[in-house]
Amino acid sequence: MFVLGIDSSTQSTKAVVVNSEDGVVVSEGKSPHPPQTEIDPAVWWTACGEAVRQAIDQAPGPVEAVSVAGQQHGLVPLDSGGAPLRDALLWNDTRSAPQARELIERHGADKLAERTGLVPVASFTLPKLAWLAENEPHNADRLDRVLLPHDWVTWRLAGRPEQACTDRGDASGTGYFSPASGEWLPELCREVLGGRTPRLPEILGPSDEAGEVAGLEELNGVVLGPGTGDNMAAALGMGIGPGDVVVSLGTSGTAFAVSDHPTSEETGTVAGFCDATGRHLPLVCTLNAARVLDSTANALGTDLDGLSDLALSAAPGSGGLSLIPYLEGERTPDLPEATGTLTGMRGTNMTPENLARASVEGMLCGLADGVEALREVGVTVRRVLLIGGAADSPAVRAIAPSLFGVDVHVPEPAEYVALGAAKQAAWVAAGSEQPPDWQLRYERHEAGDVDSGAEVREAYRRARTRVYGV
Ligand SMILES: Nc1ncnc2c1ncn2[C@@H]1O[C@H](COP(=O)(O)OP(=O)(O)O)[C@@H](O)[C@H]1O
Ligand SMILES: O=C(CO)[C@@H](O)[C@H](O)COP(=O)(O)O
Repeated sequence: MFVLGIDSSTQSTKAVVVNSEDGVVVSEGKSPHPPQTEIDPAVWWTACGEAVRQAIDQAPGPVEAVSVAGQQHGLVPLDSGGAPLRDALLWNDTRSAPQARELIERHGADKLAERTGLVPVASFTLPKLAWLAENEPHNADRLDRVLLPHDWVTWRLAGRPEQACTDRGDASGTGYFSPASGEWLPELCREVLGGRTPRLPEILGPSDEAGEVAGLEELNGVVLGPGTGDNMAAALGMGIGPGDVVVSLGTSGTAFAVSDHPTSEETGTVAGFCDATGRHLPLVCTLNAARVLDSTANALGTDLDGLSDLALSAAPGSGGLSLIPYLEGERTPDLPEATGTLTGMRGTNMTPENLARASVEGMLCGLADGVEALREVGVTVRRVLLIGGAADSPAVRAIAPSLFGVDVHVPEPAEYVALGAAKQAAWVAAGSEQPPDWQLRYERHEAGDVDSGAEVREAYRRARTRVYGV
C-alpha cells in the first residue's frame, strides 16, 4: 500500500508518497511559499495541490491514506462562512510580543507553564489572538473559528466545512491547551477575546481517522489522518527513542526529544509540547537557523556550497569572530526586537572564510544551548540527529559534533516531516496499536574536537551576554 505525507512548512509544501511496508519514499513533490511572516492560507492550498500532484503523478500506484503536518502555532482566523478574516500570522511573526508579556504579567510565568506547558512568547497562538483583539477588533468581532496551519489544510482536504480537527501535538503549541489533561483551555481564549469563545477543532487521537478526503479531486475518497505539527511529525517519522535529540535546521532551529511525561519550566526556554504518539515533546526553538546561512552567503556574494567551502577553510573560532545571529529577532532567548551582532572584528580577521564560519558556528551555538536546556529538564542526550534543509551543508555537518559535544548522526537525506505525516497516514490506515517501524540509515559523525567547541561556545556566550545581557 502507498500512503501520502504532506509537510506545509514555512518555506514550502512538500509531499512524499511512501511504501507503507518499509517506509521507502517512492515519489516526491515540492512547491514554494513566499517568505512573509503573514500569509493568505490560499497560498498553502495552491502549493499543497501542486506538491501533491507532482508526488502522485510519479507514484507507482494509488495512495490509500494521507496526513498533513505543518508549521506550528500560526493563527488562521476564520469567519462564520469559513473564510479567513485576514492573512494567517505565522510562528515567526513577532508583532504579538507585547501581548505575550501582558499574559505573563497577568498570570505569572510559573502558573502558565504549569497549566499549558508554555511560557508565552510572540510565536504562540494565544498572544496572536490577543494581538488580533487589540489591534483588529473588527476582525476579532467576526471571529468564529481558530485553526492552526495543519488543521486548516486538513480541513480543506476533508471538504466538510462544519467539522475541523487537530491533534495533541499541534494543539500543545497554542497556549490554550493542557498537555496534562489533553484538553483545550477555552477560558484563556475567552479572556483575550473579551468574553467571546471561538470554535476550536476537535482533538483526535494519534491514529484516529479524520474521515476521507472530499476537497481535492486527486485524493478524493482517500483516508485522512489527524495530522500534527512539523516537529512532532519529524519525531514520528524518525521513530526517536530515549537518548535521541533531534536538531532541525529549517527556517526555525529546533532541538527536541520524546518524553513519557509532561515537562514545564518557568523560564520558557523549553516548551512542553505533546508528540504525535501520545507522549510528550520537550522542545527548544530559535527563530534563526537556515536563513542565517542564506543571508551570509548572499552578503558574501556566494551560494550555499560556496559558503560551506569558505567556512571549512577557516579555523574553529572564526579567528575571534562571533556572530549572534538574531536576524529575525529571537525567541530563545526571548528577544523579539533584537537584531544580529558580529563581535570580535579586527583588521586581520575580517575574511570571507571567518565570516562564513562565524555564521555556521553562531547558528549552531544557539541550538547547542538548546540541547543543554533539554538536559536541564531531564532529557538524556546520547546523540544528536541532524535534519532540516541546512543539515545538507557539509560545513554544518562537520562543525556540529564539536559544538554539541556528542556524536552527531545525519539520517539519509529525506523530508522527515513529510515522512512522519506519511507514517501517521500508514498507522491510521493499518488501525494498529503502534505506528509502523520504518528503519532509517544514518551517516555518523564522531564527537569532534570538544575542546575547541567548548571555546567557541564560551566566546559566543560572552558576546551574547555583553550585547544582550542574557
Ligand atoms: N546545502 C545547504 N546548505 C545550507 N542550507 C541549505 C542547504 N540546502 C537547503 N538549505 C536551506 O534550508 C532551508 C529550507 O529548509 P527546510 O527544512 O525545508 O525549511 P522549512 O521546513 O522551514 O520550510 C532554506 O533556507 C535553504 O536555503
Ligand atoms: O515554532 C516552531 C516550533 O515551536 C517552528 O519549528 C515551526 O513549527 C516552523 O518550523 P519550520 O518551518 O522552520 O520547520
